[in-house]
Amino acid sequence: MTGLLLDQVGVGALTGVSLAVPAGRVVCLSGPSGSGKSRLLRAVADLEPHDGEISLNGTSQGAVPAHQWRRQVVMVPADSQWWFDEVSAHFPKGAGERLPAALGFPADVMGWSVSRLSSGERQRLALWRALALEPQTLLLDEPTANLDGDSTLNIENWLLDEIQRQQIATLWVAHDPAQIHRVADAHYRIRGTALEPEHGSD
Ligand SMILES: Nc1ncnc2c1ncn2[C@@H]1O[C@H](COP(=O)(O)OP(=O)(O)OP(=O)(O)O)[C@@H](O)[C@H]1O
Repeated sequence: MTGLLLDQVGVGALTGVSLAVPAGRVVCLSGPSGSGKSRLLRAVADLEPHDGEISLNGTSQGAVPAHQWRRQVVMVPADSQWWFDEVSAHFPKGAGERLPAALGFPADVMGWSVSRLSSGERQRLALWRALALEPQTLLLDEPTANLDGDSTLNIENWLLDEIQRQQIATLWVAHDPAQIHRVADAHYRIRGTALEPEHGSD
């Protein structure tokens, strides 16, 4: 299969997590606060030790140096990290000319300082930064948590278009059942220490 495969993965209290995310598809993860959703994403990004097997397009995570793995498997954490003073320093040269309208920024956003960004602005820019890397897998941790309703719908549609266009296998942590219904090709929920498929209720 082309895409991401988890086979009997265990991290923290979670055990026996097996699922497949085909290229161009979205698999949503939900579960109570503290149940292990972010840790599971971090394990997929090779940022946490874990049991079991994770592979991308047939290549095992263990066979690839972590920095190389993370060029293909890009995580957007709930709280994005910024290293430089100016927004533009985090993007490839010329990225400002390709500013997606769906992000809702004026043309001069590349010249903004990171310190002035609101949490929602950070979140939208972090998503664009991740997509600009043209990853094969995207790990999204509540990507619209800081956005209002209209902005959420715009960003969802833009993400879904890009996921299709770039054929990205996407794991998307979400809480809102309506969002899961709109974006997910499949939905799994953490119950206790296990990840269980949700059928029909999402
Ligand atoms: N490095 C770590 N070592 C030990 N325990 C950890 C570590 N990181 C997180 N935890 C714990 O693991 C559990 C799962 O954390 P995680 O961040 O994955 O939860 P979550 O499902 O994403 O929650 P939320 O919806 O609140 O973001 C929590 O109890 C957390 O305190």
